[in-house]
Amino acid sequence: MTGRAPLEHPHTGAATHGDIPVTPDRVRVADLVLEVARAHPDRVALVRTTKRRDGSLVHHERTYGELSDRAERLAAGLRANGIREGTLCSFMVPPSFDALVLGTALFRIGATLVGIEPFSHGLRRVTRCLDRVGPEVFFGTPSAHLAKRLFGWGRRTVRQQYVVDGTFPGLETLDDLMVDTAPAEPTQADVDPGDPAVIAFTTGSTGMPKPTVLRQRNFAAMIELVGDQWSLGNGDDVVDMPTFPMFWIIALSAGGQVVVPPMDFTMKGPGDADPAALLRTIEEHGVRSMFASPALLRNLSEHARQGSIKIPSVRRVVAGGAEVQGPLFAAVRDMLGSEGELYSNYGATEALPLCEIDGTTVLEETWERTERGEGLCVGRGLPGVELRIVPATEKPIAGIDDVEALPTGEIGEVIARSPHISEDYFDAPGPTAANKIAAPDGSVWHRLGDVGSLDEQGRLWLGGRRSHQVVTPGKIYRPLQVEPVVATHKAVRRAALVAVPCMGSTVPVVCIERSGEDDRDTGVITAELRNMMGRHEATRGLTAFVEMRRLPVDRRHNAKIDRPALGAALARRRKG
Ligand SMILES: Nc1ncnc2c1ncn2[C@@H]1O[C@H](COP(=O)(O)OP(=O)(O)OP(=O)(O)O)[C@@H](O)[C@H]1O
Repeated sequence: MTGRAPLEHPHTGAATHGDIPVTPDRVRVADLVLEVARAHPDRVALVRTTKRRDGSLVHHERTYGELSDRAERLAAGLRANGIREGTLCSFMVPPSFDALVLGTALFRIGATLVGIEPFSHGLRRVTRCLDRVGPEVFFGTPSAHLAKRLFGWGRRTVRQQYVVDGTFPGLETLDDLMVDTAPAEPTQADVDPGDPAVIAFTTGSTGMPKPTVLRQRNFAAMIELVGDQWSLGNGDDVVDMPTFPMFWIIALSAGGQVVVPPMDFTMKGPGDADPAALLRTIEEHGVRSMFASPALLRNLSEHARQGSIKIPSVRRVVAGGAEVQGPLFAAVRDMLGSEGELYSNYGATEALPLCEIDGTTVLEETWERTERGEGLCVGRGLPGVELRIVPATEKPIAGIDDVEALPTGEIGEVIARSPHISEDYFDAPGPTAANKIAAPDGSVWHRLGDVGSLDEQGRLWLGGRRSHQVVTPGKIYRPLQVEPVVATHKAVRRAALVAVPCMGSTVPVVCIERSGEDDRDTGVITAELRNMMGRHEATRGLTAFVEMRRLPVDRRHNAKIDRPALGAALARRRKG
């Protein structure tokens, strides 16, 4: 940590509060917002950009003064209504000014935010997810409330509900909850570092989404790690456009500006966002940093290429949530200025982020190896992150001393330990046992569910999800060692390696989506692909290719292919 003045670098702001340690172990966003509001009340906290019918953009600015005042009034009102430390609050509000007000107020009182994205997770799955956690309070937009009624979300446990960003018949709004004036000094939440701050659901690529518990100490460490790693700057320098719910917390915690672009966070996937409006938002606000899924970046960079648009203000683009391909690094680089760079951050809902790699390294060194079947390099562990490779197993691993770390270069299961990683799942001993490993000092290792190896430089090379490997009698094929090789063929846009059960054994099949750049016959392409497979150790022996119009992807990132479902569908097709 640096010794910058607290207000200029709010992560170190804890030093000004005698009793709070320099590395915070509790979420401090409400204090940070209040500090900025007191010193710079007119500093812009949020700019929300909306699109008019004629296509022009309107920008709505809100200041730290307004944000802090509303958040503190709301926090007092929440307490008056019995919402307090540890109250489970379903937070179904996409980024907006009131989302920031509500989030800040909930952190102020030490409530637990239960985050689930209805569109990403699927409207019916939300019912089961919420039933598992049992929130007592439900905050949602009017459309979230409509869906809540239709699908019976939280019917068993929700006893208070409020509408945010609009109105809904019979429900109170945040304004109704707020007290008239903010208290001179806010009541500090009586929370311990081990109390849950956020419960967030995983994407569900390998089954039902899991309710990840991020305790006060985990979430505070995550904010600090990201703030330092992304080195967004401080105060006015920070103009961050998060395109993922909840990521507004990063810019706010740095005392900067959150730019909310005109995109539908609730009903559409990131790949469907309007690229022209997003690029103009970036230009008009001088956005300096952004987090985006690879699908959104593909969309933006393609539009920028077609219109010869550049976004030189952007210094740092972080992509994550799913794998980032070499061509995307090149395409994003083309739309950035000379000081801009795209970084891939590898992590999971439970562990965000763990590793980072920059575009220059990918393009100059690692991608070429990825295309030769060596796997996907996602870089070194971030400061404080310990990475280890252990023998892959489907079984639980009780203690870290029960497994041996594999040597450099050997492939196995990826595990990680760091203060920001979630230690367990909510009321779910099964998933906790399956995904966590206890260490003798009481800390916890997280099993990412991925396989990979570490190189001599400590960089992680991923082979893909453990459960997406195709295990044949003689060999194990891994998605991220196979698919990039297949995708080097001009006729292939994307490829997916799947296991197809066939007469008691498993056959590896590669599904391909055509690129449109080579319209020769499937038979010719397949023959060429078979020939290519023989050139690399990781792909040798692959002979079955199936052409598909479109490979199905998850809704949250528009990038993750459900390979097991695809394999099962192919098996059914074969039988039928
Ligand atoms: N930058 C990245 N490069 C490659 N893969 C990534 C990257 N970021 C995330 N991933 C993949 O996404 C996984 C984490 O995703 P997430 O936490 O959203 O849930 P999920 O694993 O997809 O779903 P579930 O845990 O419910 O099955 C990682 O384990 C990894 O496989």
